[in-house]
Amino acid sequence: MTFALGPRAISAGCKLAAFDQLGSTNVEAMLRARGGEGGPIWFVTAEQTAGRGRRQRAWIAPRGNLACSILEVMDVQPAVAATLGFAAGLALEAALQKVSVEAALRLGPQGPRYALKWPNDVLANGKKLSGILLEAEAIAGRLAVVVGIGTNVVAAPEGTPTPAVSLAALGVQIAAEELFAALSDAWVDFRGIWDNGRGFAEIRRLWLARAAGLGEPVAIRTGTATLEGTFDTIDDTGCLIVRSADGRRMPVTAGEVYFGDAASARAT
Ligand SMILES: O=C(O)CCCC[C@@H]1SC[C@@H]2NC(=O)N[C@@H]21
Repeated sequence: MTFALGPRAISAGCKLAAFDQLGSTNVEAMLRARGGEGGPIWFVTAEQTAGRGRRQRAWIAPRGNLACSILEVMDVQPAVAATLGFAAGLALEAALQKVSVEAALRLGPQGPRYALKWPNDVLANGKKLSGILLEAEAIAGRLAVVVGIGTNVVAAPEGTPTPAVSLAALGVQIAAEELFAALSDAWVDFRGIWDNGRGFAEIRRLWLARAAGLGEPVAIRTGTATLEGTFDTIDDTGCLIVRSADGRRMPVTAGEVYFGDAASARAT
C-alpha cells in the first residue's frame, strides 16, 4: 500500500510521487531532477529505509513517520537557495500547529510547543521532532533544489545527539498523511513569501519570531572546534550570529547547536 493520501491531499501547482517504500526521498528526487524533471514535485513514502540526515548522518524513519521531499528547479545562486530551508521550517511549523489544534485544546499548557532551531530543525517542548535536509545540484544550467523533511510522527530515535520526541509521545494522535497534507498547503504559502530569495527578509522575521534559544547561551560545534557565546540573531544570508563575551559578532555558516547553561558541556 502506498502513502494513503485523501482526494485533496496536495496543493494545486505541485505534482506528487507517492511510494510504499523508498531508500531516500531526497535521493529519488535528485535522480528525477537529473532525468529532466522540472518540479515542483513532492516525493513521499510510507517507509524510508536509507534516510539521509545532515552531517552525513542516517535518518531513521520507521513506517508511520513522515518522510518527504519537495523538488524545486530554479535560477538562483546556491547561497540563496540555502535560505529556502528557513521557509521550509516555517511551513512545517505552520502545518504542525494546524494538526495539533485538538491536542493543544485538550492538553492546555502540557500540550506541544513548537520552536525552530537553527538551521533547519523543528523542536517540540525542547526536543527534536523534525529535521530538514537541503541538497542542491546544477543541472542543465539551472539549480535543482531538494528539500527533504522528516518528522517523528509515531516514533522517535533514541541516543541521538539532541534528544528526540514524537508527536504521539506529545499526545498528538495524527497520521503522517494528515501532516503531509497540511505541509504541502503551507509550503505553497511560504515558498511564495520566499519568492526566489527576494522575500528572505520577511522569512527571516517570521523565523526569528519562532526561534529557539534566541538571546541565550549557545555552543556550536563545527568539526573539531566549539564556538561559545550568546545566540544574537540570524543575518540576511541565514548565518547564525554568535555574540562573544567580549562583544564580538561571529557569523556561523554550519555546525551543531547546543543551547542553555549546559551548552558548552554538551558540545564537548
Ligand atoms: O539531519 C537532519 O536533521 C535532517 C534530516 C532530514 C530527513 C529527511 S526524511 C525525508 C528526506 N529524505 C532523506 O533521506 N532525508 C530527508
